[in-house]
Amino acid sequence: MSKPITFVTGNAKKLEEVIAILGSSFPRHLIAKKIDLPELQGDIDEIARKKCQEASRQVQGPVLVEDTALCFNAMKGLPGPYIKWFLDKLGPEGLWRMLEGFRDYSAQAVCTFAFTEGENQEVLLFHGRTDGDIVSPRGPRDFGWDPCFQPTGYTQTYAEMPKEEKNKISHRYRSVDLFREYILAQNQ
Ligand SMILES: O=c1nc[nH]c2c1ncn2[C@H]1C[C@H](O)[C@@H](COP(=O)(O)OP(=O)(O)OP(=O)(O)O)O1
Ligand SMILES: [Mg+2]
Repeated sequence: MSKPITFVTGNAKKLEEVIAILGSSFPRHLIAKKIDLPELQGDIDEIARKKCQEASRQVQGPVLVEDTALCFNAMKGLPGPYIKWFLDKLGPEGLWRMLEGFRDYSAQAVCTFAFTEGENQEVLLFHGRTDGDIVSPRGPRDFGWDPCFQPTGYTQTYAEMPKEEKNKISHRYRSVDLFREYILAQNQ
């Protein structure tokens, strides 16, 4: 029997989506643990790797973490992994207004899952990306920048979409799917 995997996050909404996306057929036991891990600096992969190493040091077993970035093309990928601070101070309206002067509202939501079987073992990364536009906020305000992100080819923002629909096309869905494929292959 392989050990349970602890998904470490301080964000209840992420957890909700990960559980919904993985569904009931995931072959390993997943435990959630609420720890506010440090908000690190660096490029997206470096942050996810270090976050995973820190989580595995604290948990002492297999861990899964994820870091979410929102990258504005006009700003060469910024705020990227620093979106949390921009969102906290400016809200979804402010994110939209930030791009007014550039006239390019295109963006990419990037989710990076990082998994390790234990401290000092290899860290594996799984990326999911969804293209979209930053728009004047619409829809419920219960999850981060969802009201101002409209995926390409859709007329609704993430916030306006039914949850099941977001979970079929989202940056998080795409990365969780790769992680699931990896675990399924390991379990064959
Ligand atoms: O699908 C999403 N739709 C809208 N907003 C989102 C989404 N996913 C993350 N977010 C927000 C949360 C945080 O303001 C920032 C990412 O920062 P990030 O460090 O990855 O998340 P966090 O600190 O809330 O949780 P954690 O404890 O897992 O690090 O974007
Ligand atoms: Mg965080």
